[in-house]
Amino acid sequence: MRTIDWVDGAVELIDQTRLPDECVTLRITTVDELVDAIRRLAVRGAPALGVAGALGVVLSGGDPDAVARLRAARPTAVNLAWGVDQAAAWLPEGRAAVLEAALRIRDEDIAACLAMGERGADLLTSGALASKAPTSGAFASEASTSGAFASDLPAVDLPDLLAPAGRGLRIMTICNTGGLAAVERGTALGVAQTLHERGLLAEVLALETRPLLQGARLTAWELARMGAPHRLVADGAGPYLLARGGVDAVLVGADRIAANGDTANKIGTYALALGAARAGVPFLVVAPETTIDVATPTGAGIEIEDRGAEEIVTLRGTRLAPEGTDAVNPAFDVTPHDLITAIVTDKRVIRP
Ligand SMILES: CSC[C@H]1O[C@H](OP(=O)(O)O)[C@H](O)[C@@H]1O
Repeated sequence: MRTIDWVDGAVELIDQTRLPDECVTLRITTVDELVDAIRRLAVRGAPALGVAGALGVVLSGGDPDAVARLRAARPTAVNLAWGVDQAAAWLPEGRAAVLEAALRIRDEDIAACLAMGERGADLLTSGALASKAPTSGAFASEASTSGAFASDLPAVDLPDLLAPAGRGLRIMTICNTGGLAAVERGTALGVAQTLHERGLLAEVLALETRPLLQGARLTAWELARMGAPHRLVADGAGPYLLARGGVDAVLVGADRIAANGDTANKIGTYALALGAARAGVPFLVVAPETTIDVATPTGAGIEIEDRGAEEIVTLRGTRLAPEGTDAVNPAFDVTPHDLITAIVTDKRVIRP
């Protein structure tokens, strides 16, 4: 199953606003239909947006205004503009060349996500991520397997934590970073999928991810299809569950990684990173190299999409707050690089 693809002269994509109730494929033939799909998150996730942007240039027929509308459909994920630019560079060579470039980007994403899954799973089970002995104290009642990633403390390699219990890894994640955020397999959830396929996944704790509930609607749907053990978590419970112990690593995606490693991701990621740092749990960002934006020096330079009050004061059309209640709705936040244990890409592991 592919989240987005080029089929018989049109873009076909799963309408993610309809999941988990129904899996509906949209057939998109114009740039404005695609812009609408991007803006309402029918197609979403940085890698998927990169492919959507590239395929959208094919639909544009070279109309510069259409290309500009496509490129600006959502500001934070660098992949959208990157995909548009990569495909648009071939416009002087004609439509066939643009389509070839877009399909290359699609295929490269498929390969990149496979590589990230392997690299991330290897990192988590190779002992390369050392963690200090479980802390004592009120929140360590549960046999905490967490521990700060630190090279200067007596380290207990992760496999040692696995061996005695003979159990897999317990992973926490936010938003949706599975195949629905890419083409076939995902990024952070792709690592969990690889761990599951290797028999090394004990559980995924997925944050529901208000306001659009990518975790509750999409990640739970994907994990159920994988047959992977998982439970849903209210967003606010994430940091507490990390403090209580029992989470081996936090895996998140990225929409834009600045040159210094500061990372923009779904709103709530920063709070999770703070909780992970406090609890001494490794916090990994998993993203393709195409999400690294060397032109943006630090996270301060990343534009954070504000999606307006409606998504906060209503839930799938039902009003939650009293009429007239306003809301603040940043769709992303920025995690400073010093809270990130490692960035796993399709080509390398970066310790920011
Ligand atoms: C691997 S997708 C990266 C990123 O995209 C998601 O945002 P959205 O659902 O608004 O497109 C989320 O931040 C994921 O972590």
